[in-house]
Amino acid sequence: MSEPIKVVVTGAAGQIAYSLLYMIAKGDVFGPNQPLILYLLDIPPMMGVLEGVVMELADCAIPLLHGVIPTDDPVVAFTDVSAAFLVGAMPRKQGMERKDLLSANVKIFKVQGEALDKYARKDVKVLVVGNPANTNALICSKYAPSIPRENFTAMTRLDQNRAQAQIAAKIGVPVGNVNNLIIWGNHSSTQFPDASHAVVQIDSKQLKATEAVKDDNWIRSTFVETVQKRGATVIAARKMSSAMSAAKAASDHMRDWFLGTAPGHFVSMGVVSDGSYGAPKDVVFSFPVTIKNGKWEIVQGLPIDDFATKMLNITGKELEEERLEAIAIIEA
Ligand SMILES: NC(=O)c1ccc[n+]([C@@H]2O[C@H](COP(=O)([O-])OP(=O)(O)OC[C@H]3O[C@@H](n4cnc5c(N)ncnc54)[C@H](O)[C@@H]3O)[C@@H](O)[C@H]2O)c1
Ligand SMILES: O=C(O)C[C@H](O)C(=O)O
Repeated sequence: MSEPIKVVVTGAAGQIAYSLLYMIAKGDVFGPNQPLILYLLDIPPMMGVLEGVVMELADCAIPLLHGVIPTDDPVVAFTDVSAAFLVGAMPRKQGMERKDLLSANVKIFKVQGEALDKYARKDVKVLVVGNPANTNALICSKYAPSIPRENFTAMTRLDQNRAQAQIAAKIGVPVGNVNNLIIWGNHSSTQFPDASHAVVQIDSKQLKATEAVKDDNWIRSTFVETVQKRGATVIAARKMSSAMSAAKAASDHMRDWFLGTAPGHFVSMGVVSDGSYGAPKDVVFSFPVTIKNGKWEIVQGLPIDDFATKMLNITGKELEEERLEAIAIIEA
């Protein structure tokens, strides 16, 4: 068995962390042979609640979990970490868009970027979950200049998982039979869930998802809107934002980043844009990626039709606007 790695989860007393910590601790992310020490960061008023989470983790008796350190000090939380799940941030309430959270949340990611820069390993892999995730990830990377930009990512895996589930239900196959769904752009209601490159396994044959669905109108309207609005629909039903599914998506994202994607499969991640597919540069834009040896690469050469071009432009423009707003908030 290898040496334990240090993993930090921020917002550790919150609702996503409550599901996520167990998934990480039992090996879902770093594999069944990788022991770890969990650093749990939250704000001072939450330290009492966090003590309860620490007790529950101990009571889970998980052999891979070699230590749990609760703290309200970013220096303690970020020192020498290999993986950072940045969850801690305010969630939106019914009627809000995620970008309405910028003023409440973006400064958290400036401070945590600075702390990562000073204290984390230079190869730390950072996943931003706290909303608005793409722009928070961009700001975090800007304040951590000594860490490569490709080490900062934002979570659109929940949208990908939602899209896979919608297509699987429409065709009537298990969700594991659907692959290569793409989420382009922002984790917001402008995202473009794209089924045109997806594949589906039916009776040992692989088909294009569009051929299996046989309803282009549904794919361009109902499917897209359902995925774009799923977060709001969950909030309307639960009166709280998604947590179990968000934790599962965070676990999927980091597992694929550490352990790699399967041959022929790609996944969606928000990464600092290099301008691929006409996306604006210097925003965190969700692209299809493949991952090998801990490095992601944007899948190139996918055909993009007029409808997709229009959708990519809309979400790219929103990310440029968010970037301006975030910088104005930080500099105010
Ligand atoms: N990207 C996605 O797909 C996705 C999905 C679901 C939720 N989210 C977002 O994740 C975030 C967390 O959601 P939640 O439901 O767990 O919220 P929550 O309110 O249950 O928990 C958030 C926790 O973060 C803590 N926190 C606040 N500021 C902090 C700081 N500076 N440092 C450390 N901890 C801090 C809070 O004290 C709280 O314990 C929200 O912004 C939510 O919108 C994103
Ligand atoms: O919708 C939200 O505000 C929470 C999260 O981003 C989600 O997609 O469920």
